[in-house]
Amino acid sequence: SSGSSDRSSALIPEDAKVLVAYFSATGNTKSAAQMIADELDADLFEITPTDPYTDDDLDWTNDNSRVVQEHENEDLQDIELTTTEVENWDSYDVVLIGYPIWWGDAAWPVNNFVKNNDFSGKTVIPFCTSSESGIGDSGDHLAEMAGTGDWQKGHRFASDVSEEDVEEWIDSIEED
Ligand SMILES: Cc1cc2nc3c(=O)[nH]c(=O)nc-3n(C[C@H](O)[C@H](O)[C@H](O)COP(=O)(O)O)c2cc1C
Repeated sequence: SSGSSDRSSALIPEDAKVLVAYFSATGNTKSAAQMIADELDADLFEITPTDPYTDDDLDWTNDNSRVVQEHENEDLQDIELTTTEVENWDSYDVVLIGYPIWWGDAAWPVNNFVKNNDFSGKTVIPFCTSSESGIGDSGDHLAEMAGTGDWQKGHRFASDVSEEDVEEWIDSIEED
């Protein structure tokens, strides 16, 4: 194997303090986040809208549903969260941010979490789940909203993300 060159590309040093922050509407991203946090011995933070999304809210086939209305009107994507404050925020070296893909981009409930935190001095690694889309430019869009932090290339998992999928990815970004 290529040995030291693999290690030098690792984004997460062994002694780093890691936070996994995520939004999940139907549990897939939550499942990925939990497995990632287990693998990395990281803390978990769930990004929760004050007004949670119901199944009806998420019906993208219904023009009158909440997500379709929000998708069609950017002003409606300013989603109030129960909190954006993470305990001991300053202590984290690395923040992973997880979200579902909605219409090819990051689900907008993560936006206010990203906008309201200062990522200065932190490595930020996006991840997503989707039924078929790639992660696309969603990480770049979030990096622009944040304006701070050393944002890295993100990773997309399938909706039915497995422990093997997570392990394989973590192996590629964690120091041995
Ligand atoms: C409103 C909405 C829009 C979606 N748009 C896409 C999409 O553009 N591409 C895709 O592959 N999957 C799309 N999906 C599927 C979700 O990305 C996928 O089910 C994801 O795993 C859901 O994560 P969650 O369970 O954490 O909410 C969409 C789902 C919803 C509810």
